[in-house]
Amino acid sequence: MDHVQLVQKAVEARNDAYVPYSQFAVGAAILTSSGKVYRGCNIENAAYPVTCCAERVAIFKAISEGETDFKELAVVADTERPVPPCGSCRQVMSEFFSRDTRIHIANLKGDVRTVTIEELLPFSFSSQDLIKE
Ligand SMILES: O=c1ccn([C@H]2C[C@H](O)[C@@H](CO)O2)c(=O)[nH]1
Ligand SMILES: [Zn+2]
Repeated sequence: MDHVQLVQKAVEARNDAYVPYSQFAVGAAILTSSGKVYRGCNIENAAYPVTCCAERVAIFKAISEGETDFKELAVVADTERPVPPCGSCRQVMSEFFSRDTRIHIANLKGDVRTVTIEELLPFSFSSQDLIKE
């Protein structure tokens, strides 16, 4: 599974997006070290803030199946530039991703940019900050 195939899985996941309010469909696909791929799409709600982004749906599906080691994540939307994940998703990624986890952000035009969570969320709040000494 290369990153082109993972982006394709994210494009497929995007077709299931539930976006009656924004019409902004997002797809995600995450590859774990065991070789499994979990898809995610954004799921909106009439109570707007209850919405969950595609990235978090994919990550939480994997975590809930006992997967904790993430190799690559692909995210895609119909944007001008490769879609930048929101702040909440970046914080969730920082909890579970290592410095080696590749994040492929993409758009439907085929533009792909590969980044790490350290690039997306530098100086992040982490479990280390909960420890006093
Ligand atoms: O990286 C992103 C950015 C936005 N959204 C969703 C949230 C909402 O449903 C819609 C518009 O913000 O797109 C995602 O799923 N991922
Ligand atoms: Zn998000």
